[in-house]
Amino acid sequence: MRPPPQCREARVSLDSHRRSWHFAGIMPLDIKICGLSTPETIAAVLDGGASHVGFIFFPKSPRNVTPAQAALLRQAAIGRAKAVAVTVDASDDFLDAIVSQMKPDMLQLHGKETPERVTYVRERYNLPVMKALSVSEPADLLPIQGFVGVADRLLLDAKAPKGSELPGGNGVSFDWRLLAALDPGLDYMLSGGLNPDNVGDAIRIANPPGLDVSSGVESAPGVKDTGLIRDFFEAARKA
Ligand SMILES: O=C(O)c1ccccc1N[C@@H]1O[C@H](COP(=O)(O)O)[C@@H](O)[C@H]1O
Repeated sequence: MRPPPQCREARVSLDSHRRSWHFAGIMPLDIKICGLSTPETIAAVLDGGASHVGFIFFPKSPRNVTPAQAALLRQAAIGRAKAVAVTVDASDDFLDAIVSQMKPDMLQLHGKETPERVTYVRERYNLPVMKALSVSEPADLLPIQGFVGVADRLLLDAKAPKGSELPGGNGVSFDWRLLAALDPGLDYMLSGGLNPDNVGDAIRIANPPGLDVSSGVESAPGVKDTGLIRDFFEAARKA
């Protein structure tokens, strides 16, 4: 059981090994900044203390990168943050190309992948898998049990709005109170619509072990903003 958020003190230290924030040494808070595509924004994210950096492999996304681009971009993160390859119902051929070129530390499966598919991918690439699930109501938390002992982590994201071509990266939040009493049986990141203005509330309400943000630190779709990245870390630190 994680301690309630009010147990956290304002003092924050950065664990040099995990790059996670430790709140008075009680629990680390992982922070993943997703949809990175330039060396400048990766530098800002690493300076902020991100534990994970995410690269999107989904051609419809304004954040899409190729395996070759990600292979170059992820170099700066080696030894500082884990590089996550975000895919959506990707074929084995596409995953082969991503894994062989980019050499990610983790795969994020952000489509309709089943527990069986997660098991297969995990074993095929010998990499940890973070499985994204869409949440808008209590019933959406039920599929979690199918991934316990199967996925390494979950990413609990908001449901995509009707008409969106993106399964994530829509800047939409869900009711974080759904997670307040959640003990899912595996690690997870809270995602969906986080930004510098609301991340403090997300931490106070849901007390998650990890956070993931993309469009909330952008000045335009796909354009990360180093000022907003700094603001995001600052707001998380204050919370
Ligand atoms: O960001 C995208 O374009 C994207 C495309 C396809 C699958 C997942 C994607 N993003 C993931 O969604 C979360 C939440 O995004 P946001 O903060 O609401 O904009 C993001 O962090 C990625 O993990």
